Amino acid sequence: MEERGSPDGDPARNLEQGPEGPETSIQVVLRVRPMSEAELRRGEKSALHCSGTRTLQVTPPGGGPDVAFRFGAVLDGARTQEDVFRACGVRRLGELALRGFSCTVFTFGQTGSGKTYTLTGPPPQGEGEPVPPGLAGIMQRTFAWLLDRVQQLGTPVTLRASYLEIYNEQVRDLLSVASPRPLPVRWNKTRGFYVEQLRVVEFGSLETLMGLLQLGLSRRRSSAHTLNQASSRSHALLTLYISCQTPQQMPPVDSGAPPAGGKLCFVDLAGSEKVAATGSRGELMLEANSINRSLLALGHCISLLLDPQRKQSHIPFRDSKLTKLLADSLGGRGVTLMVACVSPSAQCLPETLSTLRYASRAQRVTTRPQAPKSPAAKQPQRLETEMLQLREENRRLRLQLDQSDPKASAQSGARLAWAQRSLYGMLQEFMLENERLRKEMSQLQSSRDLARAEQRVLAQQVHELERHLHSACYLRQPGPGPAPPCPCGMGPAPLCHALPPLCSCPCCHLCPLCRAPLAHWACPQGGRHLPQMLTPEAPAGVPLSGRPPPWAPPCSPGSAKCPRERTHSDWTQMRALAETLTEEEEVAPSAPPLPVGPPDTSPALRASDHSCPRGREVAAPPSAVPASQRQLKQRSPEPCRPRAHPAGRHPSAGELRALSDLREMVQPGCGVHLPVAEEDQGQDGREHAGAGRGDERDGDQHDQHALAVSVGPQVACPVWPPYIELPAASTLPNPLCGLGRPQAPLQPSGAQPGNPGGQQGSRASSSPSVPCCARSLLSPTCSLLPTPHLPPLP
Ligand SMILES: Nc1ncnc2c1ncn2[C@@H]1O[C@H](COP(=O)(O)OP(=O)(O)OP(=O)(O)O)[C@@H](O)[C@H]1O
Repeated sequence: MEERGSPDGDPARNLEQGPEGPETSIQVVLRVRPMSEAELRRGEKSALHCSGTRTLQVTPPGGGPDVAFRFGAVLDGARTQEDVFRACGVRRLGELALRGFSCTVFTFGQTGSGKTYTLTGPPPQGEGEPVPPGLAGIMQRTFAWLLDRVQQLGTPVTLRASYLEIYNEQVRDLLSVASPRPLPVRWNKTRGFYVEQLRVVEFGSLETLMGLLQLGLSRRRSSAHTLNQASSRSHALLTLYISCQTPQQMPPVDSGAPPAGGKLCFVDLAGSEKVAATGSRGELMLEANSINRSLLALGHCISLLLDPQRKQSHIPFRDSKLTKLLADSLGGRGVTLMVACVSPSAQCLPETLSTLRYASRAQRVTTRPQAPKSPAAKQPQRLETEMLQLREENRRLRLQLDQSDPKASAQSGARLAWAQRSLYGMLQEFMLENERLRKEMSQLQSSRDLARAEQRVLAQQVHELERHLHSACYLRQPGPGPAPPCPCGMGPAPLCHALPPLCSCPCCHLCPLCRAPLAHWACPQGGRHLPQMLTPEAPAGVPLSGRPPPWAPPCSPGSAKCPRERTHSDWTQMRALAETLTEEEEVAPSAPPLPVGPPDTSPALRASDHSCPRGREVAAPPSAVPASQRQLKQRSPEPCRPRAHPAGRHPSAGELRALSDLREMVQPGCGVHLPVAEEDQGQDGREHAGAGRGDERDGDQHDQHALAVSVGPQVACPVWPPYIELPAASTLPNPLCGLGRPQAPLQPSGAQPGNPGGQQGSRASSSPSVPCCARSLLSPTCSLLPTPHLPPLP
């Protein structure tokens, strides 16, 4: 019979293509044993028919179409042991093992199907009696071939052998010196799964090897059951380790380390069995269960190995000792040959079909055999070794370089470390300082806001206090007596001296109207206050905000309140109010305005056309005062009120309040309010004219003295100096307007001759007032500046 290893031909030829050659399928050979005598006696029919050398047809006993199975080789019952050995191509596997490949031959099938018979021949007929050579199985024939082959090679080849069985999931060493005992199965990266402390026996002759085989077979567990009188109850693995190295090159052999090189493994699996069919009881049933479980695990792994994708993932080889030890043969780098054994009896057809399906799946499992390390194959390893050497040399040179200049290296390292620490420290310091500054800035901003709010409140309080203080100072100003009227005959004259427009005169301490000495507080350096108020330039380098207001009393040197700070807004508001106030034309007099005089009227008199409220209060000469003006003496002084706004509207309540406040400020001491005529409020000039006509009719019955006398005391400024009366028949020019001048020196009214009591009525009768020019009547309400060319007092 032609020797065939696989359907694809010689497996060894394919594997010799290279160490990383294509995947190789598991070789499967089907052997059908002949009908046993027992089966023939029971009349059982054969259900299997071999069709050619590679196809098996299964004929169901109940009828139906045949089922064909195709394997690498199909051997019927007529094939001898030699035919099987040749058909399986075991010698080719032996050649691969000699070249370093790992090869496995194992048999599987139903119990009693002839597995043991195929591998080792019929069971020994007696103790120590060898198997007849014609009935020898694959193992004996391989042993003989291998030893002959080794002798033919002429090179030293070391042969070792181990023999174990897996009985009830326990590995037992069949070649152990002592009685077999369970051995552990280990795994490492280089060896994969291996049996620890497994005895590996070196042999050099076929007899020795045959003796080891007989020893193992004799120790292997077997029992008799219905289907097999010598049924194996364990899986047996005999491994030949083949090494072509010289003895000098071979590593020392210890008890646990197998020799390197190829190997050839023979696996005699225990047969699957149905407990009901075999009638196993007790221990047999336990053995059958263990056998079936391990075979089931093996079949599961084979099924998983069929899927290329799942093959790269996890394969449960650890499920049993059998799959662990066959892992390398099934899914690793080995070359595997499977011999499926079946019974031809139709009574065993279910188990036979199961074996056929099992074998069909197995022959689709592929492995990638790993070639032995050839010189070409060792090239990557050599390069890897060289790379490692270069790395080591590089490391050594670096170390030498550092050692050659340790100080410089140390300094460089120290500088680098210092720089890193310094930079890191600086960064930390900057971050901390930045954080601190942020907090401080936030606190300062909060403090600034609080201070501003407090400043506003304090400024308001100071302002109010100043107003009250000034009022109190004026009221409590120690004076010589009751407030006299204006010495220039303008008895009801308000505090024109204190008003900024009237305080710009160079007299400084003299009333700009009457040239009378002013109280120190009444016109304190008026010539300096006014420019300060009206001009932003600061004389003498005094800041604008640092100067006292023009109405403020003179501060004592060294007083903390003297350089009172004023904000720009205060001055701006004050200036605006002052300008509003000085727009005297906007303030309506309490009496009708003086009529326009004749064409020859002096300009001074025409100046009275201005609506100065005091124009009517001045004792003007009859020729200069219209008759209608005389009626004014009968009128009680009425407070002024603003005229209509230039823009054609009446001032608002806020403006009125602001104006009143400013008046209060500019006249803080005297308490005289600017007259505001209620009846004229909001009226046009016609009503004033009508009133004026009425006054004119009544004014014919009064003289100018009566006018002055009656009007003066009512509006006398309470803070003026003692009353100074001007002589009526004055021949001297008036110091203010030059129209007249008192013959006698100015004297207080109380000391005037002929009027010791200082009665105003006597003054009115004895010394008519000198008609003062209307310009001299300028008041805060008319905003007319005093006459700059007033002649000085004698
Ligand atoms: N090809 C064959 N030619 C002649 N007899 C055979 C053949 N195969 C098997 N037998 C006989 O069949 C019987 C059972 O064989 P064997 O013990 O090898 O079966 P097995 O599969 O190993 O069974 P088990 O699994 O129980 O160990 C044996 O008596 C054996 O001699």
